[in-house]
Amino acid sequence: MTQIEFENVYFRYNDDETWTLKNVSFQINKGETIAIIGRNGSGKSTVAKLMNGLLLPQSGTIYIDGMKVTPQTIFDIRQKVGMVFQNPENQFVGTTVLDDVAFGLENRGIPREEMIRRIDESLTKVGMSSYKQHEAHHLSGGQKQRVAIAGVIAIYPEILILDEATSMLDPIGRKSILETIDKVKQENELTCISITHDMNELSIANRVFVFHEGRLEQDTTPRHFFSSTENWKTYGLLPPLLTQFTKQIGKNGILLHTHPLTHEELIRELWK
Ligand SMILES: Nc1ncnc2c1ncn2[C@@H]1O[C@H](COP(=O)(O)OP(=O)(O)OP(=O)(O)O)[C@@H](O)[C@H]1O
Repeated sequence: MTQIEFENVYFRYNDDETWTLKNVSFQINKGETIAIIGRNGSGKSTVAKLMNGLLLPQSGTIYIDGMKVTPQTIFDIRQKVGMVFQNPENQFVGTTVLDDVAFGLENRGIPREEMIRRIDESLTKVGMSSYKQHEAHHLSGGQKQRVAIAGVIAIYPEILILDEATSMLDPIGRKSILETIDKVKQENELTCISITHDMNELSIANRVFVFHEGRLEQDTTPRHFFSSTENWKTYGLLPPLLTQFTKQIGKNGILLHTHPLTHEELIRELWK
């Protein structure tokens, strides 16, 4: 079932400027995981903000669960869409970690007991349950990102948008948060959109959207994207170690049947 649809969307921040997004069209089904990549300024965050009605297109149409995004439907749409930005500083509303996670739940009228259960559950999931009474502003960047993610998981969104939301986490912390999100996704058939510059994150997506100068230039699979050398050059990206290794052994005559996305896949391919 199509859950998010962009139909010939054009957007610009100011009337006298060129289009930030040009004729963007795509459909995302319920339960899909999409990685959005592209150079700085290519329009990724703008797409995310259009998905939850923070911005409205000047031309074209956006549908969420079949509902057209308009000023009249924004409230209903935001109930479904949870969004975490790169800079958690701008998202904190409560003084303590607990207040902060409670905010989204209070806004949705969740009863007190259920609220307490969800706060505990989501803070435990992101490894921050012992920080409930801490002042949010005194946390480290990575801890703030964890709390921001907890705040969004707690509202049980149908669509989760992560805009470079794990960029401040240490590598082990990031892996663990991504695994947590993956678990939440499977439990709730969550649709997940992840804007990222971390090429390793692509492997957990089922589709990759590549934005370039405001256009959706590719809607492809991670495996297809990884296997094209041209992609890395065109979009100024650094291939992950796994891709570099696969390319290097290929030059030495070891050609794999499929491009591996994980270390486990690489080992399996090598055994073959
Ligand atoms: N509030 C704003 N007012 C005016 N122009 C903006 C605003 N926000 C973004 N832009 C411009 O829109 C374009 C796309 O920005 P956007 O933030 O969507 O890019 P991005 O792909 O998410 O970049 P990054 O990887 O750096 O986060 C850029 O040229 C940017 O300067």
